[in-house]
Parts: sequence; structure tokens; C-alpha cells
Amino acid sequence: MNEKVVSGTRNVAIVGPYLGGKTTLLESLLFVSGTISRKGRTVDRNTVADSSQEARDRQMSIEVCTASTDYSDVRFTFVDCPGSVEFAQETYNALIGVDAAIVVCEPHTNRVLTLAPLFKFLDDWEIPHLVFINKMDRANNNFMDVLNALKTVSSRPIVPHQYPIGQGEQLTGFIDLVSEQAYHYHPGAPADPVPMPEDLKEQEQAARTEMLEALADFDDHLLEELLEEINPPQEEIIQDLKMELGADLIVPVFMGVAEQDYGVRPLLEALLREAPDPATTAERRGIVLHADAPLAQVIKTYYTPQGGKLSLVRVWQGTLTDGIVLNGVRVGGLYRLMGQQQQSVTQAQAGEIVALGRLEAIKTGDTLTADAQLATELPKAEQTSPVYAMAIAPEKRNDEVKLSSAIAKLLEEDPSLAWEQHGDTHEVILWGQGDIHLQVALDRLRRKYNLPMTTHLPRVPYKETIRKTAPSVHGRYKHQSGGHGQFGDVYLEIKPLPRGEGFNFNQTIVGGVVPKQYIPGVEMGVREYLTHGPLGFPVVDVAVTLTNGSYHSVDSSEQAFKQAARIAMQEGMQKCEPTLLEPITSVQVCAPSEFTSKVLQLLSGRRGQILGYEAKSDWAGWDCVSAYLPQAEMHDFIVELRSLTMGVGFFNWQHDHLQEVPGKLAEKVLATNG
Ligand SMILES: Nc1nc2c(ncn2[C@@H]2O[C@H](COP(=O)(O)OP(=O)(O)OP(=O)(O)O)[C@@H](O)[C@H]2O)c(=O)[nH]1
Repeated sequence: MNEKVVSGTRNVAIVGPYLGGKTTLLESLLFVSGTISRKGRTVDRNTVADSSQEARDRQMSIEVCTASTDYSDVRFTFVDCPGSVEFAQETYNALIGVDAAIVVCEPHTNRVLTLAPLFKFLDDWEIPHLVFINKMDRANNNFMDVLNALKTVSSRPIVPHQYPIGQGEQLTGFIDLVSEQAYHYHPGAPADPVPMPEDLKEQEQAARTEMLEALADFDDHLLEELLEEINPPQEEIIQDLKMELGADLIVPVFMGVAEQDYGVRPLLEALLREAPDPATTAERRGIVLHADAPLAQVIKTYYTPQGGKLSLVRVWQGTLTDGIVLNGVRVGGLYRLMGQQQQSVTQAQAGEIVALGRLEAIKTGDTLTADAQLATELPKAEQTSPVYAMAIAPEKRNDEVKLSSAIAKLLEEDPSLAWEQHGDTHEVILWGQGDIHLQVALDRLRRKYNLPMTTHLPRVPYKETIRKTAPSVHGRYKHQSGGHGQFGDVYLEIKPLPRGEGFNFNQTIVGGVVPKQYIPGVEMGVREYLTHGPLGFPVVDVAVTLTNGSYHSVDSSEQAFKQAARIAMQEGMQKCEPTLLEPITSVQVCAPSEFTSKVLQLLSGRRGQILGYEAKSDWAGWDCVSAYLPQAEMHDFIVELRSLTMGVGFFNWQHDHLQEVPGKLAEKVLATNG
């Protein structure tokens, strides 16, 4: 298919907190630029993005979706990203491949904290971004107050680019602070220029001065003009906005009502004028352009409902063509995506975002080259660690064999999932970022792979140990049933070991009372018994010594000694005061410092042992609390942590040690697990 020739490309991510209106904004951007003639609505489940059944069912974005539109001879590829924290990894992986990001937020000062992790990521990765304050028809906070609140979560200066005329339901238009031109919004049509409202002149001047002063911090010429009270020419201001946004020095702020297309054309115009082009982005990322050498990076992997694999890539340099071999794999199809629709293209140039077909064994984040010599890995977004688990099993037993390959594909599509088959509980555990995240994964297993699953809370992998020594326990196995019989006879010492020492087996046999060839049988019998101790759990931190025994020259065998050892263990362990052990994780919980006392309470309320807390070194205004937390208390810890911290708190964890379960609680655990 012949494609329209355009003079430039911009790849722009649409990011921001949950339900801020990102998908609606994309719909509006496609509409005002003429790519779609009728807008869909998320409630009607007919938008270009959020086109998967899993997204439509929930009326929320669950993965990145791209759509392109040509505007004034430039091809914009927008990447609509999910807002829910449970799908943040999707957003981070995609942000690596764009030239700029529009941060969509709501005009509420008390919600800006939800932007903190996103701003942090954008700042750390130096991704040029601007803010679009959406839902201005619902604003109940003053515009400048929202701006000031935004300043508290951004390390870059927040710079007004527009000023609203009216507020909330009274919103009628905006003033462009560069041209000082006022506009009147019209539903479904471009805004009309109108005279500047007299009563807003003062506020407009104040906002404009704020913008110019912020720009002048990076431009001495502009600073001089301001000091000499010279009104700088518009071209100079636009040039500064372009340079300073492109270098991620400032964050310009726009506004509107995406649902009514208010403010969307000016946003598109600003992106056209001021957003950095792909070559500038590549240069800033330190990618030295060799025009002929293809270099791309995967920012998302999809498995289509038909089962085909698509790798969404940012082409950093060179040209990709269908059939090209990248990282040793032949590309089977080149597509531009419009939500779930694929449009075949013959080639993709440096700076484009396209989907490549059938790149088996290639993962999200991978750097793709045609020439192995050039294969230096481009940096990729850090992997978020899984914090929420569910045990899963196929509804139909025969499906067990299909499960691992289906899960492998799920993980390719969504690298923030993880899975394990637990060694002790034998459960298949699916790990992710929260309940919705895992429910989406289960829906995909059912729909795409015809694998309906049952779920339950993962069992806590309790273990047990002993408190006392049994110095000499006797086990005798004697069996006579025709032919030759079975005879094994042992004395064992069972002793507790310090925590974390595991298990060891010794023998102090003298005079061959238990012949050497039978001793491995004894150890086997002991080990087998210890997989399931008197309380029903695997036994740890125990030493068993074979001290004595006897044998029969005809009837003894390794098997008989194994049985004898089991008998001794069964009897002896009861005398050793078995006790229940629970896994304790070491957690690091991070949240804005205003929530630290709540985090401490949350941990203590869940039997956590606080080890201390300190300011998070790489994040001003955030604290990290270190603690030991019983794994039994971790299941919905993230849910409560998020609800206490406006959704921004997170934690990392790892198994640390085993610890005795306190008496009363142990009784409860044994009553429910026994
Ligand atoms: N009043 C008002 N509502 C809006 C506006 N823009 C979007 N909405 C509504 O806000 C809700 C969320 O919009 P979406 O576009 O799905 O939000 P989103 O940011 O894409 O959602 P996620 O990607 O799931 O985080 C929908 O009900 C929209 O109709 C707006 O400008 N004004």
C-alpha cells in the first residue's frame, strides 16, 4: 500500500493518572486532525484505543495502544498509556521510545500527588513532557493553585502556556500566553479569537510573566529583555519553548476539555511547533546516527486475538523493511497500528513507531539490529517487582500441559507478571501488581488461550522445626510374609539446629551394627519423613544421627532400613516439641514522607518488625521504611498501602528468614491448614 509522504514524525505518549481522560484525548486528537470522522467514548466501548475486550470490559486502559494521524504534513504517532498503577510497567516501557509525553491530569490540587511517580520517571529519563489539565469543565480549584500544586511534584519548572477564561461550568475559553490572544471554545469546532477579557488582564500578565521568567532562566538574551522591560517577540518565545521543552528543561502547561475537543487543537499546534523531532531525541539519547544501519527497540509485545505476535518498536536509525533479519530473526510483516487495526506498510524510517510481525524469542526492551557488531543494548525501563499473588489452576485437568506455554506468552505481553511453581505447596502462583492486573491476565488466558482457570489465595509455605532433642529413638521394621522377610533396626538421635541451618544427617555406627550399604536407606527414610513433619509441613533445622542398630544377614535391605528410619522419626519427632515456622520477608516500603506514620502503623498492625526508616536518597520528600513482615500478612499489603498513600506507595520484598509462629496464631494456622 502506498503511503502518504510526510515531512516529519513525532511520537508522543499520552500518560497520567487513572481515568484522567487520556483515551478521550487521543480520540479527540484523531478527530480534530481528521483521521476519524466520529469520536468514540470509553463508556460506549468504541474508542480507537482500549480496543481489547479486557479493556472494554473494564472501561480502562490495560495496555499501551498506538494510533497515528497526519497533521500539517507531520505524522504523529500517539501512544495511549494505561493510568492505573497496576499497569505502570506498560507505560514505562513505552515511554522509552517516544519523543515527548503529554501528562493528562485533572484540575484538582488534592490529586496531584498521584502524578509523583510518573514525573519522577519522566525526570529520571529526561523525557520532554508537557501537561494537559483535562476536565476543566469540572475544575473547582483555581488554575494557578493547580499549577502551584503541580510544582510540588515536578523537579522541572512548571510553566503556564495558557490561561483559562472562566472556571468549571463557566469555562468559555482560554488565553494563549505567547500571543496574548484570547479564544472562545466551540464544541466540535476550532476556537474563535476574541478580545482579551478586561477582568483577566492582571491574571494573564502575572501568568505570562511567570512563563517568561521561567524561560529566561535558560536564555540570557530573554533575561536581558525582561530586565529592560522589552516585550520579547513571539518567535523568540516559541523558539525558547521549543528548545527548553526539547531539552526537558521546562514543563509547559495546557488545558482543555477533551470530551468537547476544547483545547485539543492548540495542544496539537504546540506539539507541532515545540515538541522535539526524532533526530533530536536520538541525539539526546546518545544514539550516533549511521543512516544505513537499522537500530530499533521493542517497547511493547502483543499477541493478537488470532495468536500472531507483534513487536511494537521505535526505529532509532536506518530503515526497516519487511523480511529484514533483526537479531537473527526474520521480520514477518510491518504494520502501523490504529488501536487493534493493523495497516501493512512496506518500510519504516528512523523515528517511526511500527509493529513487526513474528519476531519469536524477541522480548519487550530488546534492542534490535541487523548487524551483530552494532548490538549494544539500549537502556530499558527498570522491571517493577511483583507484589500481589494468586494461586491458579486450570479448570480442566487436561489443560495443565498447555499452561506453561500460554503463561510464557502472557509474560511476553506483560513483563510485570511473573509465575512460579512453588516447591513446597506445589501451587502455580501468578504474581503481578494487583488484583485487576491478575484478573486481566486470567481473562487473557481464558479468551486467547482457551484456558479457564480457578483461583485461590496462595498457601503460606509454612515449615516446622523442633525445640527439644530426642537422644535415642528406636525404629524397628520387621516383616515376614513367605519368601525372605524384611528387617531393619535403628537408633536415631534427633536434635534441633540453629535457625537457617537446614538439615544434616550423620552416623556414629561402630562395629558395623548397621552395615555401610544400608546407611543411605536410613538417610532416605529420614529425609522422606521430613518432607511432611508431625504438624504437616516440611521440617527444617534438624540434625539426625544414626547411633546404633542391628541387621539380619538375609532379611535386611536398604528398603527395610528406610522403613525403620521412618518409624523412628515418626515416634521421635513427637517427643521433640514440634513448632510451626513462618516465612518472614524483608520489605522496603516507600511513600511520600507525609504518609510515613501511616506506613509504620500499617506494618505494625500486620505483625511487622520495623527496622528503621530514612529519607529515600534519590527522591526528595519520600521515605523508605525497612521492616520484617510475615509472608502471611503480605497478600493484600499492597492494596492497603495504596489506599493509604493515594495509590503511590510501593514496596520491594524478598524472603529473609523463618521464624516461630506465636502460640495462639500457630493454633489457628494448624486448625485451618492441618
Ligand atoms: N467532564 C469530563 N469528563 C471527561 C473528560 N475527558 C474524559 N472524561 C471522562 O472521564 C472518564 C475517563 O476517561 P478516559 O479517557 O477513559 O480516561 P483514561 O485516562 O484514558 O483512563 P485510563 O487509561 O484507564 O487511566 C470517562 O468517563 C470520560 O468520558 C473531560 O474533559 N471532561
